[in-house]
Amino acid sequence: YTNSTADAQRFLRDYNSTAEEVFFFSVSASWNYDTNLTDYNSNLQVSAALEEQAFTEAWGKKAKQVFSNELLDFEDKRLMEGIMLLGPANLPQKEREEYNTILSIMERIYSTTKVHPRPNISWSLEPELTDIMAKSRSYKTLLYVWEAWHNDSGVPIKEYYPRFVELSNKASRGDGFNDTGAEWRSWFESQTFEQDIEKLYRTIEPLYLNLHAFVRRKLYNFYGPRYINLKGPIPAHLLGNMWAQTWNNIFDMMVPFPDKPNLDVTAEMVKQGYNATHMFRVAEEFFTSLDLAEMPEEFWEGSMLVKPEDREVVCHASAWDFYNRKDFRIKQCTTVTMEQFITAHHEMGHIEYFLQYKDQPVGFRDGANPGFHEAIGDLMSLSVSTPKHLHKINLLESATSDEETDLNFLLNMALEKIAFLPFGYLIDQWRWGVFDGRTTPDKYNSEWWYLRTKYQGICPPTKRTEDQFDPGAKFHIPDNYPYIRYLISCFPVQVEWSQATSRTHCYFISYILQFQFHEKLCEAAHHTGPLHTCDIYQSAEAGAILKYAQAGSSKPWPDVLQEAIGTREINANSLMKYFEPVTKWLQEQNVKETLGWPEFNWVPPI
Ligand SMILES: C[C@H](NC(=O)O)C(=O)O
Ligand SMILES: [Zn+2]
Repeated sequence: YTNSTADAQRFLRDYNSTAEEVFFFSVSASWNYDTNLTDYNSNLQVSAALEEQAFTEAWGKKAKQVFSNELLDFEDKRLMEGIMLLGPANLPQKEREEYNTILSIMERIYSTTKVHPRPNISWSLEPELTDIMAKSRSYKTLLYVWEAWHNDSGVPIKEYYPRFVELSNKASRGDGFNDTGAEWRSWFESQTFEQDIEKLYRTIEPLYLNLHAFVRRKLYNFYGPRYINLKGPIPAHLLGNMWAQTWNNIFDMMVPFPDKPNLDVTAEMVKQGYNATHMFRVAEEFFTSLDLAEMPEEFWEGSMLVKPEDREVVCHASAWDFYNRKDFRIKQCTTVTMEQFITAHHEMGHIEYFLQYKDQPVGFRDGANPGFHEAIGDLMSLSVSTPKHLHKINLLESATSDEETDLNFLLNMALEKIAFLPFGYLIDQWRWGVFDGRTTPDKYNSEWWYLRTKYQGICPPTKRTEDQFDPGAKFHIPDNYPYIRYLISCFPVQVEWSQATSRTHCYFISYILQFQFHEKLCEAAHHTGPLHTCDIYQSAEAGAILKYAQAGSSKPWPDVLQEAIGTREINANSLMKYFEPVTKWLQEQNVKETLGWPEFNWVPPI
């Protein structure tokens, strides 16, 4: 190759066809390991990762030697820049092996951890512990399960994390970043990323504080003054979820109008004999009703939709692109619940996105922006969980949309979507601090709980020390999967007509874009009435807009946005508008409440 445009384009084509094979091989090895956690498969996965890194190194170095980017157009330049990033391939061979091995070990510890309440009983995170955290209302049982999981999964991972951070930072520095946190933030292409997020978070904080105060009062009424301090943080194990990240599982303790139809259709799904495959078939029909693609045959043949009996697997739900334009799969330890039904739509949203951009160059087979990939699936849940939709698919008796039923529905959505915001925000804040050295290993746990109390207004139900490692008890930390994407995305918005300078604005994409997108899709679906009663099911016009959005990362975000929803600007109004009825109602309920947790350091009696 010589430094000419023609050669650069030939190089990109050659890279692409080789990359498809190499990525297919390493994704397949990861799939085999994640669906059968044995030493044998771990070794194969680690060596496949080494293969991929050797490939990345060879082509990345060649690209850096030969090409200078001014020869290329916008798209080819983006592709070439991506190829020049070596990541772990910046590490010498020994350290590369160490890096891949540590990742494999941390993932295996997390996914095979079991809790033994009695000698011959063993509970996994999914389904046993997840079900108990969702359904038990016994303070002590929840405390046992919470503490056992956090100790048994987090502590063994602790010893690996400092070395992992060291190697990860060294790899990032090889690509010119100060540390891995800086590398992850660079994907959002924003000069003022952290300030933007902080500012955004402040816009929705009042909504969160009202929800938090209302929930705390309800938990106080049930668990009593011994365990709930009306001016303090809420004990983390009482919110229906192992990480207190979504609170919809305790909706039944909060229902504003209990005599209205029950919006949790889990019982009806069980009664109608739903199983995992049927849940995914119903999800598929939702997407095909929008004129989006049906799942290819390979999806049904290759996916793992239920937890196998005979082997250890990574249960955390995920969607997989095998980079051969043919194999796309979901791995989910599905149980028959409404929450899992929504998750099935979330994961299938990823598959729809993969299918949409499968013929793009490999370097563009990613969300136009990390956040958007997550938003698609969540976007669907706004329609799927409406009483109207559940009625249409015969899971809900009546679809009476009266004010009280709507309020029940909106509170349920707030327990899922609003409760999540501070959690989505704090995980990578903790990790950025770890990667840039501010949070040293001797402060891992205290910094984690400081952020958990500061943003979520929760506290550990038992004393936590630096002997434990509670961040390790959340999948995305041992799995090294960035998290802020569930919350944020940023777009370069031209502030000067001259194209030359462009500031970038950041938004709560999975929440704000989701609602603004929802508004647009509902318009296209000729919906009338309040936004929260809209269901885009069976609207091909709405589906057409979604197709625009899934242009992959080939086009700059604002263009994709402009085409899809007709604006480059995103604002928090859609989200606030969507929740307005329940925000007002919560404010009325909270007239005598203390908003926030001024008794910041309070913890419940042990
Ligand atoms: C929100 C995030 N979703 C996912 O991992 O798919 C989680 O489950 O923590
Ligand atoms: Zn996802």
